[in-house]
Amino acid sequence: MSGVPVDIEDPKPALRVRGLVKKFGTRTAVNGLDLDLPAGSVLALLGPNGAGKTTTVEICEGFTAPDAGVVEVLGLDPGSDNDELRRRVGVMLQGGGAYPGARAGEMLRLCASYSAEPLDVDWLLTELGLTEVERTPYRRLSGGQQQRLALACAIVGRPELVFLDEPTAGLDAHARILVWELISRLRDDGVSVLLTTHLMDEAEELADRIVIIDAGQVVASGTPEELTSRGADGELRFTAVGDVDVVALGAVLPDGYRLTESTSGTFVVVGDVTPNVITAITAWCAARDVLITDLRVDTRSLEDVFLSLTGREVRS
Ligand SMILES: Nc1ncnc2c1ncn2[C@@H]1O[C@H](COP(=O)(O)OP(=O)(O)OP(=O)(O)O)[C@@H](O)[C@H]1O
Repeated sequence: MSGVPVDIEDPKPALRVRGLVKKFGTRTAVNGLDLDLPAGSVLALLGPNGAGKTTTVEICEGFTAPDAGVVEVLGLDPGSDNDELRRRVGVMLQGGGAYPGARAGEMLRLCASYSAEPLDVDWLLTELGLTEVERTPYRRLSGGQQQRLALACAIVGRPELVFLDEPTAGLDAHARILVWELISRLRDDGVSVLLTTHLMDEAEELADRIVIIDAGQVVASGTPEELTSRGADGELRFTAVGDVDVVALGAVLPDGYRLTESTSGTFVVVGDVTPNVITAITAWCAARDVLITDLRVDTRSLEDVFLSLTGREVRS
């Protein structure tokens, strides 16, 4: 036994952020953010427009200096250990750094040449469906092809950690699946991934942990399963034909229950769904000749969680 104390949380996290603050003039883009990305896992940052996701990622990448807080990327400071991090971290740049006249294959081979042990370029082009455009100049690529090439450039050097800011934005369904498969494979190979996304299904499909941020602060975090079950042992949804007074029906539910009309004629009760709660609702409706046409007990979707925490749709 050695006498060295062991950090039981995570001895070598890929990313650790504490109390991060970034202001742009009077606007606070990031307001005391904490993040943890255990090595070899995928963390999704989910938040509405302007939540501070890109600013956070750019600070972690070393492109933007924070006003306060601690950021450790692979145990290093992205502000001062840039040279070492550039070798070990993959960054997906949105069109940045591309020579418009350079061909897709040339660009990827150039990125590969910076690495001692790059992935096989031809294999990567095939995986991302880019083989046909290998000789196409960057400026002639479609937005989706440019996006996939940016991802290829980020990972060709076999990084330990990859930052992906909205990796599938603007991709069609087929290309999105290709990218999802590649990100899953990265994780299987032990690569750590921080991604930002607006897409609930993307976060649920790929992430080991999700951090929901709003106005530069963490409003919830956990595994997809934890987030969708938190705060509600269940959720009751029903559709009704007739006049439902939300306030009056809400009043027959026990304290702490929340009833909302999610879309016209569809209602959601958040709280512990017991037989008594179901009876109270159906009895109230029967007494007013309101016909319930559909009633089911569900766990909340990530979309519902997001809406209830931020008050907004994820694409607000
Ligand atoms: N360079 C900048 N100068 C001034 N304000 C900025 C700058 N960059 C970001 N902001 C502001 O900081 C806030 C957070 O922006 P950020 O781009 O980080 O959010 P985001 O969550 O990535 O949003 P989106 O999903 O729309 O990309 C926004 O209010 C934005 O307008």
